[in-house]
Amino acid sequence: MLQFEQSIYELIVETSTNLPGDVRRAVKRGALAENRDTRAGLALSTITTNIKMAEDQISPICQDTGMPTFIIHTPVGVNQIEMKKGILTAIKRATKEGKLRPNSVDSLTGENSGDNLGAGTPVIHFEQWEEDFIDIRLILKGGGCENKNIQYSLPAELEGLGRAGRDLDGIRKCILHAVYQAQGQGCSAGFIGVGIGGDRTTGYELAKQQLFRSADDVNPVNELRQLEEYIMDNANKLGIGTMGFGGEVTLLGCKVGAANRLPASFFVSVAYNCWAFRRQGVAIDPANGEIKNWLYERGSEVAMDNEPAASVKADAAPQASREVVLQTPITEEQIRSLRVGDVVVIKGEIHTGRDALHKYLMDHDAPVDLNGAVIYHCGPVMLKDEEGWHVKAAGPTTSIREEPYQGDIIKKFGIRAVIGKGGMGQKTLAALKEHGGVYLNAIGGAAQYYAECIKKVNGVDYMEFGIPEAMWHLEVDGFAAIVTMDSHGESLHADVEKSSLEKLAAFKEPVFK
Ligand SMILES: O=C(O)C[C@H](O)C(=O)O
Ligand code: SF4
Repeated sequence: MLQFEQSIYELIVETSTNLPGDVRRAVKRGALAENRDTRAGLALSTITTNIKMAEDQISPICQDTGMPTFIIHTPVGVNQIEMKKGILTAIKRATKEGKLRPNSVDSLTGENSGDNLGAGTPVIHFEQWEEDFIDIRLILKGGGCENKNIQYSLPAELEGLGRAGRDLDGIRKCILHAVYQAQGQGCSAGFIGVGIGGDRTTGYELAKQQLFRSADDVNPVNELRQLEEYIMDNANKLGIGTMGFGGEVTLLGCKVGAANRLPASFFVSVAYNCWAFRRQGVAIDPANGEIKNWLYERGSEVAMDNEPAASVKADAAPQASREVVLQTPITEEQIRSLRVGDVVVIKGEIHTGRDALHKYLMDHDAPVDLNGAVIYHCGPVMLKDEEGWHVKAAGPTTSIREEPYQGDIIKKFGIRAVIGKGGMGQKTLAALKEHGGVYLNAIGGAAQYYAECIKKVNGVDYMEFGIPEAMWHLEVDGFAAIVTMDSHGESLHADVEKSSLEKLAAFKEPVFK
């Protein structure tokens, strides 16, 4: 098993940097179905560009490299203790080399272990089988889409859809509701795995197992095949679109599995995966630990279109009224002139800040002057060498988590723009109006695309929060994002949520009797 650790390292790098062929095909189908000249169409083409950039640069597709989860089948007699050691070493190496972000955080102290190892991380499931090779599959599912997983206990009363009973039609309603409640926050267009039955734990496990199925397969169980096809034919009618911008393409894949349940329980568990659906697998020779073959089509076998790098440009998008270049610090007057739909291109220094920082700033001073500043909800992948820090991946994180703090922080420090993804709520919208601020939606997961706009790392504060949570001061040029909440009380997110709820209600009548 000499080569085992190296094989796992290769699996991790491939999974993090090269989206598999079946997923690429689904993204390409989505890009074809979406109107190119809309915000959602441009978001999809930015995603396509980003997939290609990650492959070329062998860098993470998205900065959130997720909870590494390995599902392993071994022939009887293979030493699982040795395998586990090899996996941990490979994870450590991939983290050190910037292929994984340090993502393992102590839940009580908030301390980041720095190497992706810690209580419960990575997740490794072993099972024996009677084949003569080792089958290892890895999924890197990020936190933002994980937060959009949802579990229903039937019968239930669902927003827009009414009663969902303990039957196929009730399950249908749960799945449509799951897509609706995710809005753009899990970086739609997404994939869902659904587990029917089991208990609260095994239901979610079953849902996640579905994510290991090929995006192109056909469910062998007739009812489940029909359900999958129905969802694929109808979920896009909700009009949520890529990143929740509104549009034709909301869902790229739906896989459903069923397990037995207890008489008293009826769970429908849904695992939501963003478009950055990173999973791969290898068959390994137990004699020497070498990779015999890859278990999913590799990304390099399905080329993403080689179009010129897409950018969120107003001139190509009729819905976007104009493109405005803003140099930081930004004035109130500049902000008040912006409207939902405008594309803003930022030049100058911006500051990252996410969960730990927002909580901290509520009752502390900021280390730099934030008057007129831009805060970027981002936890980047960073590497340090003799010359200093380098940004390896830097897309936005889900902004709604900062909703309890954001409005107060904007007013306390005089912040003018917040960049993130998925939108924010009423409290932030009110603060944007009162103080004169905007919310800018960047394309979630496009971590290579945005890393390229970051020209220099000017400094960092609060390294004790860990790399993703630290406050990075970044010099950017050409950083484009769309105004989705403005200082006049308008919010694209509120509009899409409202219209998609109305559309959801059209699916109230029974389909599977
Ligand atoms: O943690 C991150 O960087 C992003 C996260 O996966 C998210 O979608 O919010
Ligand atoms: S930022 Fe978006 S693409 Fe990246 S892991 Fe989170 S949900 Fe997925």
